[in-house]
Amino acid sequence: MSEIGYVISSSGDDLSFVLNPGENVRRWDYVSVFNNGEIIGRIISIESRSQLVDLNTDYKSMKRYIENNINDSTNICHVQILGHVVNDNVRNSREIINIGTPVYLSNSDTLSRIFSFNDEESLKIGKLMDSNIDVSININGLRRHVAILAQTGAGKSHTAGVIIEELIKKGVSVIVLDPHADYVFMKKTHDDKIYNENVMVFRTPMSTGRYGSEVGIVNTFTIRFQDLNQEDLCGIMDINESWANLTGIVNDIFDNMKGQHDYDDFMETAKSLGENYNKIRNRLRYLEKIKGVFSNKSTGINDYLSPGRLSILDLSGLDEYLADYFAWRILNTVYDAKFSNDFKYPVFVVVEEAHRFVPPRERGRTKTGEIIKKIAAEGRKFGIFLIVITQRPGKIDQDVLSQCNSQIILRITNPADQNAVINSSESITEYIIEDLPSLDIGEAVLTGEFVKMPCIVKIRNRETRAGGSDIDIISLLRMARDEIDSMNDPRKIKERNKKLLGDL
Ligand SMILES: Nc1ncnc2c1ncn2[C@@H]1O[C@H](COP(=O)(O)OP(=O)(O)OP(=O)(O)O)[C@@H](O)[C@H]1O
Repeated sequence: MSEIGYVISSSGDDLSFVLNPGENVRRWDYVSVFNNGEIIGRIISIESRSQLVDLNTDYKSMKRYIENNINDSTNICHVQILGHVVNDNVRNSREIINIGTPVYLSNSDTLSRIFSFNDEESLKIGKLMDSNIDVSININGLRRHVAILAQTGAGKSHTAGVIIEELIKKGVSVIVLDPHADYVFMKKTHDDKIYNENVMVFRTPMSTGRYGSEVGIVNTFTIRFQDLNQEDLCGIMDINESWANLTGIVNDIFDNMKGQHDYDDFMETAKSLGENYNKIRNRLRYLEKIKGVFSNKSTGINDYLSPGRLSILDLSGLDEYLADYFAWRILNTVYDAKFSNDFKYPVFVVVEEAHRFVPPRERGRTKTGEIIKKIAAEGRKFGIFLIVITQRPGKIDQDVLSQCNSQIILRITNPADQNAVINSSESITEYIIEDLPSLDIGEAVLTGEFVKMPCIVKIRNRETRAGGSDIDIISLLRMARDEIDSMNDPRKIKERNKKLLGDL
């Protein structure tokens, strides 16, 4: 370990040291001091000071100093103390650090041990920024849920995909609510091989995501009309519990059905209700529009929940009521299975675009939001955990966000979103927020229960194929220009005319 400076001031939570002029450090480097063992911290800012030069120095004086090789600048590094290193863990430190204590760059072996866990516990997600040190997160640390927060395009779904890959390697059951069909390609590797036979895509008859055999077998998630009760049907038709009038009419229809209790029976019975039919007509028209979701079989829990299975529910293109109903139906069934211990093993629920499913109270309630809140509050007792993903941290129910005790935060430049992030958890400090705008795509701050101390990580490459990446405008424009050239090519024009008119 080489000494890089001396402490010149310290308080309980931070210290400053003067840097040896021959040394070079960067923000987020880890440094150590020794007092009753190793105390580790990270450089949060570096300041250059000079007795001769200040903001009033004019150009001529500065030029003279440079020409005469006069340089009295000193670099002062400000460090956030993270804790005492004890058995490869980081514990709160209560030691006083004396002025003059030597400061060292932390040893990379020590960092490697701090950022790793034993194999059974560890999910390998990337490398410590600007280094070759592997960073893992602790699967036990996910018990109190995870939030993945970032602005659009920063790498949220890429990161979630990496965590899902690691989870299914460990035998975890994962359910993904996928509003844009971004995860449906996870059955395959980049070179089109099967990644894992236990990856299943469920598509509702009304999903609009465009993909074909490249995702493997696609299962249709359907509902048997006879399996629905009044409450389910009101949910599908977006009839709020508080609209007693309309819920009463749905009950009436149910009570008067005399046939098969199927969709046709329901509609026929509704028509026979006279005045009430007119009152509920709009909602029935909606039901008619989406009748494709009904089939003679309901997709059951055994189809989408089994050990090590990744089930992706493609909700692309569905309107908000229908997406809400399908998502609720699955989560509610899974929650019941966990609550009653019918399914013993841990389940992770990945909620993409979480602000759509669980908006803040003042923006209205969704059925899925209610069950997500329940999982956030109590899921850990029954072994059901959340990975909540959003680019709008201020537009999601704040209770759910604050129940997430681990955070993965990628690039965020918008001050309102930064504020929402800082309010969401005590482990997120001003220092972390300051770093967010300068992160590149795929670089993330990890903080909270699943790591021993905060760090910035370059998230590793995906083993599975990703969807939803930005379109490649340049290559599409190249194709467009080729098409224009071919339209104007006299030989091609002749060929086309010949095809059209034959040999005249
Ligand atoms: N760690 C990474 N390594 C390599 N490429 C990455 C990484 N993270 C993200 N990318 C790439 O950056 C692009 C955007 O990533 P991604 O789709 O995950 O962002 P997002 O935050 O989910 O965006 P959106 O909000 O639009 O869904 C993708 O092309 C993805 O492959």
